[in-house]
Amino acid sequence: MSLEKYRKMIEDIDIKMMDLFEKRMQVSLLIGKYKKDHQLPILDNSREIEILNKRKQQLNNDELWPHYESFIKEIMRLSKEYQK
Ligand SMILES: O=C(O)C(=O)C[C@]1(C(=O)O)C=C[C@@H](O)C=C1
Repeated sequence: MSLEKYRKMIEDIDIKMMDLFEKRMQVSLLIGKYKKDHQLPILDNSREIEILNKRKQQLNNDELWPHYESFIKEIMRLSKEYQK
C-alpha cells in the first residue's frame, strides 16, 4: 500500500479518536461538577488504578501495554486538568 493510503488510514483513526476524546472530556466535566457539588476531590487514585488494571486485561496486544499505559495516563491527566 502507498504512504498516502497509510496516512489516510491514520487520519480516519485520528478523527474517530478525536470524537471519542471530546465525548470523554464532556463526561469528565460532568464528573467534575458532581464532585464539586459533593465536595469530593478531583483525584481518585483507587479509580485510576482500577482503570489501569482493567485496561491491561482488556488490551489485545500485550506488547502495546507500555504505550497504552502512557496514553491512558495522559488522558486522565488532561481529564483532571479539565475538571479544575
Ligand atoms: O472517575 C472519576 O472519578 C473521574 O474523575 C474520571 C477520571 C478519568 O478521567 O478517568 C479522572 C480523575 C480521577 O482521578 C479518576 C478518573
